[in-house]
Amino acid sequence: MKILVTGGAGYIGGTVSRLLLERGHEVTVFDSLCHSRRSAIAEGVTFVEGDLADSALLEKTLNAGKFDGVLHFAALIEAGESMKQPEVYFRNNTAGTLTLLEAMLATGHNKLVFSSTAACYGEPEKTPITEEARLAPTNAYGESKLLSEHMMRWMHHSHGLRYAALRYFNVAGAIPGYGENHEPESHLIPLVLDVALGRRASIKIFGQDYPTPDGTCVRDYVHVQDLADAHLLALAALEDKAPLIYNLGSGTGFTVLEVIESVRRVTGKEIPVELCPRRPGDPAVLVASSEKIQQELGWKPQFAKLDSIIESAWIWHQQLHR
Ligand SMILES: NC(=O)c1ccc[n+]([C@@H]2O[C@H](COP(=O)([O-])OP(=O)(O)OC[C@H]3O[C@@H](n4cnc5c(N)ncnc54)[C@H](O)[C@@H]3O)[C@@H](O)[C@H]2O)c1
Ligand SMILES: O=c1ccn([C@@H]2O[C@H](COP(=O)(O)OP(=O)(O)O[C@H]3O[C@H](CO)[C@@H](O)[C@H](O)[C@H]3O)[C@@H](O)[C@H]2O)c(=O)[nH]1
Repeated sequence: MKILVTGGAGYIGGTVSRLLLERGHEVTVFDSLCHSRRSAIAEGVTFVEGDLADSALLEKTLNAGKFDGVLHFAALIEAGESMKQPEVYFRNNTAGTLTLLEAMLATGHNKLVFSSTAACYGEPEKTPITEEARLAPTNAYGESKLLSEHMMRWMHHSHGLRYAALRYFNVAGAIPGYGENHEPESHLIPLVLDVALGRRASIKIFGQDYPTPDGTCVRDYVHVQDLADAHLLALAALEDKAPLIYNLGSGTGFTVLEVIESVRRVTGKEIPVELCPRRPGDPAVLVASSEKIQQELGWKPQFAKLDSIIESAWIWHQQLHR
């Protein structure tokens, strides 16, 4: 297949690009490099440097490629930052997605897999979270993604857009030779690994008074390779059924302190911590039920254990900062 990957210079888009190439697909990456590096782009892809706001370039790229599907990863991703500058998130993520949807319609492309997020749910009423749960984001980032899902639903209704919205929980880990390298980094696991490498003095713990077993936030960490597999399954399934809406998580939650403990086990390093106030917009607990995609598409996550996810991230992190 010929696939357009927006955000393909990033962590998850870069991983999926590599997997697509490995499986014999042709990949075009569309990325502005606003939060990534040219060196992260997989060898063997066609690269178009551009912003989602550039509808002419999007249309040109789509017309030239005549793609079998679009995987849309490009977005700003920091929940904390989105609380300080919500307008930037709505412009880049929501308006950017609308521009992409319009360009797809204008060029006769109707298959899309969208990177959605657990942040669409906000503070859940029940755990684990199923796809039918209330959608009430507690941060502007989550809202920017939920609004994108709403637009896709209407484009499906009025124009027959065939889309899958994959609501990822916390993506972590690395494939051999490629992993997380956000600039700036805000995610817990790479930051704790930085402490293990001695690149940071300590890890900040945001909030110790949440209603959780040890007072720190609970998250569901899913390996990026498992996530990548789900994209290929979803793209294939869009032939028969649309829209598709699936959670992607491991089904198990870990507190921030448990993640730090796992890093201590895997790396054998001391990890000094610094107790800090809550980060605005953070829900206390986010744990997925991914039963639906397992049953309907046969998705089988291979990385069940937090230690093995962190182990893969640790191998990559050491290579990255050698
Ligand atoms: N990392 C996670 O845990 C997680 C969880 C849930 C959802 N997601 C979603 O997955 C997707 C990928 O996340 P990631 O961790 O790989 O992030 P990332 O920052 O590594 O990658 C995003 C890429 O999109 C590009 N980009 C951003 N805005 C752009 C624009 N307007 N035009 C063109 N390119 C643009 C950036 O340069 C970057 O290369 C995002 O949509 C994110 O919201 C990530
Ligand atoms: O230095 C840090 C960084 C994070 N945390 C906490 O660790 C947890 C995980 O945080 P982080 O790794 O930043 O991820 P999230 O904010 O949970 O967001 C991720 O997971 C969401 C889905 O759950 C996605 O939508 C987002 O794109 C993705 O960044 C949260 O409770 C944070 O408060 C700390 O205590 N200290």
